Amino acid sequence: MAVYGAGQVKELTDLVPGILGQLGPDSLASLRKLAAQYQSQTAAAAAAAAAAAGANGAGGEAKGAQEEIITPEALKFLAALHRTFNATRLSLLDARHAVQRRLDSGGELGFLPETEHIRNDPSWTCAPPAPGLEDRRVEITGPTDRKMVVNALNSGAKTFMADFEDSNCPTWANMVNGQVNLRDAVRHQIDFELKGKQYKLVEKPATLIVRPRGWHLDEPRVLVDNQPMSGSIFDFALFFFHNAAYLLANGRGPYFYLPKMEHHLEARLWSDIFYFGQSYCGVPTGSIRATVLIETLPAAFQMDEILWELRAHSSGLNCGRWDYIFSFIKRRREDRNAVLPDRKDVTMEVGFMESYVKLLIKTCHRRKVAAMGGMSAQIPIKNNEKANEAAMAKVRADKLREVTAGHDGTWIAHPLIRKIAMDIFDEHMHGPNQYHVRREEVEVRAADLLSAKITGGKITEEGVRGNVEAALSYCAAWLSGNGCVPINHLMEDAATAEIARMQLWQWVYHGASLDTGKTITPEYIDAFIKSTAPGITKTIAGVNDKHVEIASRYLSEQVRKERASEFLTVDLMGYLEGGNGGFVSRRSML
Ligand SMILES: CC(=O)SCCNC(=O)CCNC(=O)[C@H](O)C(C)(C)COP(=O)(O)OP(=O)(O)OC[C@H]1O[C@@H](n2cnc3c(N)ncnc32)[C@H](O)[C@@H]1OP(=O)(O)O
Ligand SMILES: O=CC(=O)O
Repeated sequence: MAVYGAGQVKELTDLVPGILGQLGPDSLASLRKLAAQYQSQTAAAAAAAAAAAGANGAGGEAKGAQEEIITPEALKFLAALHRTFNATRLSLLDARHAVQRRLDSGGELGFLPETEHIRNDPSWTCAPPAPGLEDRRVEITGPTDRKMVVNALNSGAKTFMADFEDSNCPTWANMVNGQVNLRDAVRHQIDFELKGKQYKLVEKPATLIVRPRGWHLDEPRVLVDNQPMSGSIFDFALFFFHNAAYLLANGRGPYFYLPKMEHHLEARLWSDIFYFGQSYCGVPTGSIRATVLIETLPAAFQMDEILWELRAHSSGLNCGRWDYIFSFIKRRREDRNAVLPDRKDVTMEVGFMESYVKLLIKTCHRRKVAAMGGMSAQIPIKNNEKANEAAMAKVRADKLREVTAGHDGTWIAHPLIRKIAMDIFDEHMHGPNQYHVRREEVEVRAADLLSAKITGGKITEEGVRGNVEAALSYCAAWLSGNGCVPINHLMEDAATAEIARMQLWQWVYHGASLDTGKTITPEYIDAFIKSTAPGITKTIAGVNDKHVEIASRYLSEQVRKERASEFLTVDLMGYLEGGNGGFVSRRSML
């Protein structure tokens, strides 16, 4: 069996000629020079850059408060970032193909020999915690609509991760209004009234952290030089441009969560963008903090390397468990040994998930940054006390597992879960973090991260039906503009829905059988699609028959494909306003 790894860094660096070398005086100076060149463009050039970076929402130009976000100066910054970094982004995305091809032909993931010196050097650490990030025991997450932003910031959680990724559907309105809402929240000018209820920001809200979209997503409504710009750069840059200086002047800073990376050179690209952005906007170098979600299988082998690349701006790593499971299945699509049982059986206690948690905690604490836990999918269940208590008991057990493992904080999906998580972390974590829990005894081998053995796990009819309900209902909701919904009393977002979609594909592709012996076929799945579809418009507000029809066709096609798509969000983007109708980007198919 071929092992990929040897020579990989060199090869990727060759594939990605735009990427700057390891941080050093030369690369820093060249970034600063570039930033200064773009910054010193005349007003006429700014207007031209703004025209080149034409922003076109569904309803045409940005309107009202949106115009205060999509300004000529902000567009000039977007254009400068695009021109400097987009080619590198595209090359890095292409490099993911090369990795996938090797895995498809029997290669295995492993720790990179080229970067062993980084992993084995105990002497380096990352940036110190920035103001507002010293204690992150409970972090609430959620999309950026105005009401949820106020509720999250007021929830009593230590931080709020405002999400442009998994829990957000990237309509133009959601993307730009989200930026308006965050700008207003930063300035404490967000109070409003809705249906007779006052939404008023508390004096000391949670610290704001922003999650831009992943590298794979374009922002198709903003073209620079006739190319769609990166969704990641769009989200990062608008937030940074409008808020970094204000935040720093008011005792906070520009803080980010970085999703879905697959290689440490992708982290280096973020690092380059941070240096460039700080220089361009005249913000002190090192003001940014970024926590990276380790939520792809390749990235789990490069935790130290990712921290190393971002060390001047790093605030830790997070166990993005749902995307991680999705990636585990997707990247090992040809591997029969990676066939997993029902989604509910893939818990944090199974071997490969436990190994990933241990490695993340050990790595972060060695480098003196936060090792953040993740999200339990259970949310409060209304009008059923017994079911609610059972769901909350699961959340409690999950948070207890995290704090005793050594995590420095955790995620919650809903304000009503804050107290449960806070009480457990308060009881078991006495200081602001647990960096002293070193876990040096932990030895995680590649085989530990790759073993899909799950004792007692089964594929059941209930598991198939549950996956169809989650994937289908979620896609329909997403098409209606909503990126996060409760389905069967669980929080479903892009990451959890992707597990459902990918498992259905995996089971069909590998001819897996149910515990009853029945083989899972596309026709068997179609029957569940048919029985689930009619109920969706009744259970999820805003979803119409057209959304359900597109989602049904999509899922039915996916389970018949030789290769399932890379991301449902890329596939379905063409159906959102401003998209071009069902178009599948070239990067959707690896
Ligand atoms: C895998 C990952 O990437 S995890 C990270 C991404 N996922 C998330 O962030 C999940 C965010 N959570 C949510 O979107 C929601 O909690 C849902 C969709 C799961 C459930 O939402 P709802 O059914 O509306 O919840 P519910 O009706 O109980 O809400 C009650 C109140 O709490 C508010 N609320 C619920 N969740 C949140 C949240 N995460 N942040 C802020 N406010 C929230 C609602 O806005 C509502 O406010 P109101 O009383 O002022 O109207
Ligand atoms: O983004 C978080 C995850 O669990 O996936």
